[in-house]
Amino acid sequence: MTVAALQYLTGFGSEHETEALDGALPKGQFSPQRCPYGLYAEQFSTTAFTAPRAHNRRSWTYRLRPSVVMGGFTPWSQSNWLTAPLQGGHPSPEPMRWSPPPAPEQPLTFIEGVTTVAVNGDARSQCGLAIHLYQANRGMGDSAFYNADGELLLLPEQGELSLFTEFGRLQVAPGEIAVIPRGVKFKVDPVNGPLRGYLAENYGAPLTLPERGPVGANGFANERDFLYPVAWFEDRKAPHQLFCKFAGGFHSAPLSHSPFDVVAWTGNSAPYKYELSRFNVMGSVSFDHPDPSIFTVLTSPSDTAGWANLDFVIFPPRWMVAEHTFRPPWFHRNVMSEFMGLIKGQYDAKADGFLPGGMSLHNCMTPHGPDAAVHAQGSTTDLKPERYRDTLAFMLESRYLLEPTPHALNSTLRQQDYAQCWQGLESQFNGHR
Ligand SMILES: O=C(O)Cc1cc(O)ccc1O
Ligand SMILES: [Fe+2]
Repeated sequence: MTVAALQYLTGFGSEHETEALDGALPKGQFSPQRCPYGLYAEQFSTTAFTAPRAHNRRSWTYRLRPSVVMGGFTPWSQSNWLTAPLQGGHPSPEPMRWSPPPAPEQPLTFIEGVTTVAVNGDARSQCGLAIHLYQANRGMGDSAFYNADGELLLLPEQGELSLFTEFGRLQVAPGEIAVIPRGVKFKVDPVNGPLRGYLAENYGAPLTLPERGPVGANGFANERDFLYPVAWFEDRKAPHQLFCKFAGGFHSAPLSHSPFDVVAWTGNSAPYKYELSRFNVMGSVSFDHPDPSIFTVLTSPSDTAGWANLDFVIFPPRWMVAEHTFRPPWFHRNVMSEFMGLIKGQYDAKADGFLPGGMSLHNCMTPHGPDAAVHAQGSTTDLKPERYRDTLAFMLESRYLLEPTPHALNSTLRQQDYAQCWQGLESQFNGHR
């Protein structure tokens, strides 16, 4: 399927407004006695009404029918998509790494093709996150899905996807990300080939831009580069299926019509996308390897300042110029838990074994760092300015430790010999300075 170039609104968290029909958006008020075109007004809130103004997220939608016009829910199952907390015992502190999954043999929609890798927190308490892989090779037809348990951050690694949402349509390719707020009805269709990627499910506070501190008013991910859909609707009376995940359970309800029936909307809670190459990278122009927090694209804060529920961090193409410095990531142990994936190319801390579509997990206090080959190279290389090209790794970092699912732990894709990559690091102590 080809999709004509889509239009977008620009600006992170702005009070956007858009109408698919002229005059569909009420003027000067949200809830007139009668809305233009006979539409129904429906407010959509993803923060509490009383959340501070700077964090408040809500939109007003003007639609053919209010969302409550639907059949009853019946249980449905998607047994690979798990929700925190798991009933597991004690998670292992081992460093873990997995090879990328092969293409599925059976037909899978996006929702059917989600497999959970690790979770933390508790979805019912709106705390923590889940990390999944997705694979899909067919569209969702006349169905839609919403997730009451959290916001979804899509990181495509293979295949462009067409995202249909109540707020409009977005097209998202590898190298871009999309965020779907908690509760938004959507469907994902492949554009021209199978889909594979990573999915973070954020049970906590909605993702937002990190502070810039002394960097100033510009840089990192700039607000203007976040793209929101324009209103788009279909007036289609045909049986649809609405799936949802609520408190970890899957449910399905019949609809007599398309759920994509929002003719106009205004507000700051809506799906958005972002091209990661727009990230204005900051780095060291003197010496030493800075903390990876300089690469934070989006953050979901916890209730403790600076300790994120979820930080989404990227390692994009950039220049490395630090002098008299060991340039690759250092060896370290961290109270924060680190999950990594690779969209493209090679990651500077690992010479082998960390592949696009693969992943690694270094949990709270688990030692890790460059493998022996990277350490040898980084300690001896001539420190000319060097451009890191064609590379895009990312990290999902959380203050809550990550519990891998039984599926991930027992997967044949798990590299049982991962820790061997550090075993060549012999003592070089020689008694001299
Ligand atoms: O572990 C990793 O590879 C991620 C990472 C990268 C970096 O540049 C510094 C610290 C860090 O945790
Ligand atoms: Fe790390």
